[in-house]
Amino acid sequence: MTSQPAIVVSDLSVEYPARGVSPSCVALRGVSFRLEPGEIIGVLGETGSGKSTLASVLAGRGLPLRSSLPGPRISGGDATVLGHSLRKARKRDLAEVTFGVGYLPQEAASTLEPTLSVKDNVALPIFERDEHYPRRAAGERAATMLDTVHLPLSVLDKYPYELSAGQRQRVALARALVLGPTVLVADEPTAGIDATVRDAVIDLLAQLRRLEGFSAVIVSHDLSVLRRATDKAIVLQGGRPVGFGPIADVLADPTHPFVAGLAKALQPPQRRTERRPQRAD
Ligand SMILES: Nc1ncnc2c1ncn2[C@@H]1O[C@H](COP(=O)(O)OP(=O)(O)OP(=O)(O)O)[C@@H](O)[C@H]1O
Repeated sequence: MTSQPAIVVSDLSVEYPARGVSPSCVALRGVSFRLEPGEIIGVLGETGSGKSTLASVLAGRGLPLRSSLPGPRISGGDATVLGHSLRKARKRDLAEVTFGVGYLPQEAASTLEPTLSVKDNVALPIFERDEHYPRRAAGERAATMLDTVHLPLSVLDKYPYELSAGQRQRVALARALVLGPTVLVADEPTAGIDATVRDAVIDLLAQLRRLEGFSAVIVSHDLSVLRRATDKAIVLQGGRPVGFGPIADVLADPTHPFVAGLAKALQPPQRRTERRPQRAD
């Protein structure tokens, strides 16, 4: 087993350069953390705090290879993912990062290809890497992945529009896991799905946690996800880290109003309504 950390983020700053009339935007400032094999970190913070930028950069998906292309730039520090520096990454490094890191983007269900069957959607990352990969083997792999995300094989030949939102989310998760990644980056994996499917997705994430050496970065403000599927958490505000530590500690000692709001939701109702005896004077 390797003892190399899955991810090392050191003083990372990320900026979206100015484009046309839009000014440049610093999305992350001085973010540092380390993710060991087997660990799962939750990323939380209010809207616009840089969570999705962090997720896509760590997944090797955001960064353009040429400065003329759109996308965020590492403007300070670095992130090393599976041993590859993202700041110095060349095409080959990014190919290895995207092979080793499964990515479930925000609103993943809507990123499925509408003209492809479920089977072809799940197998897409395989053919993006090797267009000559045997179709039968890819189909078998897609079927295995559907089983992993607890979907019946009857959906293999269906199209995304024929599925419920929750089923589509699980197909997207199957696609993110089809190459057998050692790291999963999931951006709001339970957003927009109903409560029963949400529990199934959380169960899946919790199961992945038990796989030896599997690590993940999960952006979420869903307390069940944070409590059941993460070990530690980082809190972002305006791109800066404002909280970090074991998930229980972050939620128990919130220094940021966003986390305070989440933590309050954790308290049992009787504690929130509890009144201390008042002095009569
Ligand atoms: N493609 C882009 N070009 C320019 N600026 C961007 C781009 N994407 C995001 N930003 C800016 O970067 C900052 C961080 O955005 P990001 O989407 O990472 O935050 P977030 O915490 O994920 O927000 P949300 O919870 O709403 O998804 C914001 O100020 C946002 O406006």
